[in-house]
Amino acid sequence: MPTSTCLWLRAEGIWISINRIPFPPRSFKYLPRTRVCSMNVERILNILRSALRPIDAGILLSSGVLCYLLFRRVRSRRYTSLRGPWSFNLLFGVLPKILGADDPGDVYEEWASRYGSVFSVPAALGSRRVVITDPKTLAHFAARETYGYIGTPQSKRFQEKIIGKGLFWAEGDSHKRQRRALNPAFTNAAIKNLTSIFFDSAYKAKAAWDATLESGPQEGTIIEVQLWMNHISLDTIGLAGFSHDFGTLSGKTSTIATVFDSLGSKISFFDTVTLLLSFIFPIFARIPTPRRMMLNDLGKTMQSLGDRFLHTNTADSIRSDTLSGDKSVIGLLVKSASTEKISHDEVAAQINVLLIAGYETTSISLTWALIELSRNPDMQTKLRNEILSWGRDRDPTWEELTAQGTFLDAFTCEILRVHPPLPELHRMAAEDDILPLTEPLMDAHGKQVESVFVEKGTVVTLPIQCINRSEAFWGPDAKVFNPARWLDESHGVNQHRAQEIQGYRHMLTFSDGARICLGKVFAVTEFKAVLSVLLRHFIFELPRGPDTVIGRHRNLLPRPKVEGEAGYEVPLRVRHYVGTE
Ligand code: HEM
Repeated sequence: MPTSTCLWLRAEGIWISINRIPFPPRSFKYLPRTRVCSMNVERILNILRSALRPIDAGILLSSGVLCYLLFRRVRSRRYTSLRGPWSFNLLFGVLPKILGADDPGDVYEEWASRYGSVFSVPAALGSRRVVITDPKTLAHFAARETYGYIGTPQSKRFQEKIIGKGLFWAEGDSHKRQRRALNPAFTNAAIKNLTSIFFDSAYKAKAAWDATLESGPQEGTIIEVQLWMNHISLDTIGLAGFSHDFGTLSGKTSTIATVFDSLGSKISFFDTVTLLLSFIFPIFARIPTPRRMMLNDLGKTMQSLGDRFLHTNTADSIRSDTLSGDKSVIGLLVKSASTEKISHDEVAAQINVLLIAGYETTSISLTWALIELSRNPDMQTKLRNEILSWGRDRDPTWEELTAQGTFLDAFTCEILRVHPPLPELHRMAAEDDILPLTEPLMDAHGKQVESVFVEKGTVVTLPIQCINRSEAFWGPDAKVFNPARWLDESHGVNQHRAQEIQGYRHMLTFSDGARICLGKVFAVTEFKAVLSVLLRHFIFELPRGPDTVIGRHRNLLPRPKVEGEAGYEVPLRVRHYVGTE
């Protein structure tokens, strides 16, 4: 490229050549480098837009990507070269295959059987990720969470900007301190105190459905249940999490719910390209694309919620008599904030953490529960009968809700195993590491290795859905929805390799190790409480029959949907249970 037509700008450590600007520009000689560096991003982009011809942009990008790939190839020679699938899609790697699959877990499982329990897959822009399915590797990974394995730079940027520097963002000692401060709000005693909120939410939905059913036909009315599970989940996390009533069960619209939903809209080409480029050139993450603007809106809405909560509930007021009854998660956190040295901003960030962690996850699990009950009418009757046997006109006690060995508990575990709301998690190695293996595996050069040497910066994937439903861990009927496996001492869970996984009840649905879901007892108790109310009063059916195809809709997390319906709708026929069926 003739130097007379280039200007080199240094932005975030990367030299960018801008065509058609004479070089050396007379003014450049006198322009201190800092000034060039501090040009704001939008100006740089405007210059780029006006100065770059598409062909120059193409050449520039391909050279950048090529240099990056060569650099990585040379550096990675020291590390274990793992086997794995190939992809000719240089931009996205195997991502389209995983996102497009009916069951992404199956895809990983097939690769694990072909390439070994630890393998590598092509990821964005020619990079590779390491996927782990060996129980010894999984335990090692869990033990090193937040110190040896941390969030990727992209997830960190997202978390810092949208959620704040709360528990999701924190690593190492900071994570330990924040988690210690939140722990008192998630003990069994604290969750027991919140149970009435879980029941109240379910009763509000019941009241609204009673009104709809009264004016409808006797054989039942079609209700879009996923929307209602969203309402139950959002209002519950608002009240139990930070004493805020979103009021969606009483018909209010919530900006939070609207923004969460809009995030599920199709990602534009522009969004995708800038996201991919940001993996190599972080400056691209600052371009205000439509999706990024939407995320910013979400961040602002959550920030204002946090500010409002902290404005009305200062530590002093919570300790005082007037608010000492605040048993919400953040209420308890504020009480312990001074002992654990939690800052105002960190408390505000935890409100966002609760919303992100507790809203969609619980709603998705409850929706899957209603779908499975509609697909399996006998199971529905069995579960209803058990709940009714505890008392026709009363809610289950804390002991009944938390007991193991009940059908309600078995059903809950099976929903969590077969339909984990987070299908996979990604972390980055903070330093070079050696992954132990249960059994040696063959590397890409055909050599047997006893362990896997991974390079600092390697992205490691925990394929939750794959492991939860893998035949290697759960036996030949791993894919079948069968709650009985949790009750069968001789052929059930106890007999399989799943025992080698710790997690929650040998599942990875709530992850594992230092980052295992803090709200797991909250989530499981809410799930059981809501189902116990709904099943005592209603019967659920799929209008087109139990074999209706259920697809997936990509929101922030993948949601179930009845195939052929708009968005992520799950319309079920709902009728009153009158005590004879
Ligand atoms: C079925 C429902 C739920 C599922 C499947 C679920 C799953 C998970 C998973 C997989 C993680 C690890 C995320 C990561 O490492 O990136 C996590 C973290 C977390 N979850 Fe949940 N969750 C659920 C409900 C909840 C609820 C209701 C709350 C709060 C009331 C909650 C609070 C948290 C918190 C605070 C963390 C962060 C833990 C940490 O980083 O130390 N979760 N959850």
